This record gives sequence, structure tokens and C-alpha cells, in this order.
Amino acid sequence: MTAPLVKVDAIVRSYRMRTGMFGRVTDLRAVDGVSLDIRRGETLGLVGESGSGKSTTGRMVLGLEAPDSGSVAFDQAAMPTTGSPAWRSQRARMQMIFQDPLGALDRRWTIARQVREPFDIHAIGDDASRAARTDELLLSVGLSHDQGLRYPHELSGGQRQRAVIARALATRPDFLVCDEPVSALDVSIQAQVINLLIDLQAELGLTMLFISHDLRVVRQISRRVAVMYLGRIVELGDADHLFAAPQHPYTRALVSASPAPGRRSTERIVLTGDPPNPAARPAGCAFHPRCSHAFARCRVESPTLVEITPDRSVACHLIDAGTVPAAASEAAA
Ligand SMILES: Nc1ncnc2c1ncn2[C@@H]1O[C@H](COP(=O)(O)OP(=O)(O)OP(=O)(O)O)[C@@H](O)[C@H]1O
Repeated sequence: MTAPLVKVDAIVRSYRMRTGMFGRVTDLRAVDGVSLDIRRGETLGLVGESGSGKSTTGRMVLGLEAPDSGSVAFDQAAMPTTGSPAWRSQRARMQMIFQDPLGALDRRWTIARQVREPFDIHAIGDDASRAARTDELLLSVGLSHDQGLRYPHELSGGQRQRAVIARALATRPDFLVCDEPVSALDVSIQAQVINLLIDLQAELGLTMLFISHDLRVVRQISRRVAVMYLGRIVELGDADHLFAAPQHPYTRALVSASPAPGRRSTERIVLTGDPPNPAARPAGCAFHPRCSHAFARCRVESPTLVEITPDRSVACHLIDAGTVPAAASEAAA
């Protein structure tokens, strides 16, 4: 098997914050030992509730933020120091697409000017070839030359996100991190932008990390999926298999709340208890206060991510104990 394009090894990231009435300074651990391989040409989905550490993981994967400990390697080389010349030249190979295209675009410039900006910055080609390549990029995301002459506020949300994608592709990146790229769009437009990303990924052989809280969207685009809960990966595996037979109780709850078209809907599992809060991480397994299967060990010992089959890893004491919840084993059968 070829080496993964991105190798993330036990990354940790904490933020200092003030809590309580007296403003006591505490460390909030946003990412708590995440390890991931992102294989060349695949889309890896990263799902989890708000605050689970998905965006922080994405920023560290791109080197926009350095981990406190652990490491990220891109194309078998350690991530250069953030902001260094080596990092800047590497950044051309890695691009990020955010949720808010209006915030990512400059309102004072036309779309075409922003799409061609990387050519101007890096002095790539002459004026005519830059203009031609800009039109090509616009066309590749479904925008016309005339739409390129407009300003961001003159386009719809979906068109603006297409423009952001065109600009991200200008440097011919190998790797894209998409952080909630369709969450701000109408559902009908979401499907179009997802299909565009799927087409571009196949055409250009892109590798993608696709971050979203929305399982429905992640399911459409991902080859493999990692599920995060309070800064850790609790389940990782082939997307089809994971959605068909989720093993971790948290994944099961997420999947049951988002049934796939054509799949027999299983009983809806309602998550009770407080939503995850990294400032108040429970002892033991962070999910145990919301888990109906929790037993004594879950309250004291944090489970590690264990490979249970060649394409599935799960961090849950139930798996160790050989007592996978019934619905998951039924679905797997
Ligand atoms: N720069 C920062 N300073 C302080 N705290 C931060 C910072 N960035 C993230 N956090 C905190 O880290 C935790 C994880 O945030 P993160 O944005 O990575 O989660 P997420 O899963 O992407 O959620 P969301 O979808 O809401 O962005 C949250 O509690 C967040 O408040």
C-alpha cells in the first residue's frame, strides 16, 4: 500500500480560557490525541457535534496551527514550521475551503480577479495565459466568464462557494480541507456543490478532508469516515460499512438520527445528557454520561482506538468486553 498523503500522529491542542465567577485560567483540550492517515485520492469525512474539535484538527492538518504535541506529516515530510518559507511553498499544495464564502472573498474585487490572484502573486504565465486559465477554472466549477466579472455580492451563495473552490484549485493543490463547505447553503444547492467536489476530486485526483456535523452530507462524499467526540476519534472506518453497521454507541446515535435513503430505518436513539463540553471533560470515557451502555470501567478508564477489523477502529470498552450493542451487531450481520 502506498504511503498516506497526510499522516497525523497523536496531535493535541489546548487553549487557555477563563472560567467561573473568578475567571480562573484553565486549559481547554480541544483535540486530545488524534491519529489519522489520509490516503492519496480519498475523501476522509470528519464528523461530530459542534465543539468536538473538527476544525482545530483541520487547521493543524494544514499547519495553520501547530499542535502542542504530536505531529503531522504531508507527503512523508514533517510539516514545516507555520509561516516559514518552506511552509508557504507547501501551502500551495494544500488548500482550505470554509463555510462562509462571502467571508473568504474580498468584496471589492471581481470574482475573476480573485481566482487569478495566485497566478499574479506567484508570477505564473503571462497576462493572456492567466486570463485563459482563470476562465478555465471558472468553467470547471460551473461559472461563466461573465459571472467572473461580477463582485461577490452579485452572486448567490452557491455561486460564491464555487468561486472559492475555483480559487483554491488555482495552485493545483493535491489536498483540500473542506470545513463545513455547504452548511451555509440551501439544501438544494448543497447537493450541487457536493457533486461538484465529487467530480473535481475524481478528475484531479484530489485528496480531501471533509469536515461536517451533517452525516447526510459526509455520507455522500466520503470514502472513509472518522467520528469525533470531545477531541478524540471514537470510530473510524469505511463509510458504507460504518453507516450500515456503526459500532460505537455515539456513532449509532448519530446514524440513527440521520437514516440513509433506501436503508431500513432502525430505532431512533436519542442522545440524552449535556452536549460535549471540552471545558468540563468527564473522567473515563468522555461519552459515558450520555451512553446507555456505560458500565463501571467506562467511568474511570478512557478507551483507546482499537482496530476491530482491517477497515474499522473503535474506542469503546463494550468492544473490548465483547458486548457490542445488539443493533450494531444485527446490522453488521
Ligand atoms: N482559537 C481558540 N481559542 C480558544 N478556544 C478555541 C479556539 N478554537 C477552538 N476553540 C475551542 O475548542 C473546542 C473545539 O473547537 P472546534 O472549532 O475545533 O470544534 P468543531 O468540532 O469544529 O465545532 P464547530 O463546528 O462548532 O466549529 C471548542 O470548545 C472551541 O470553543
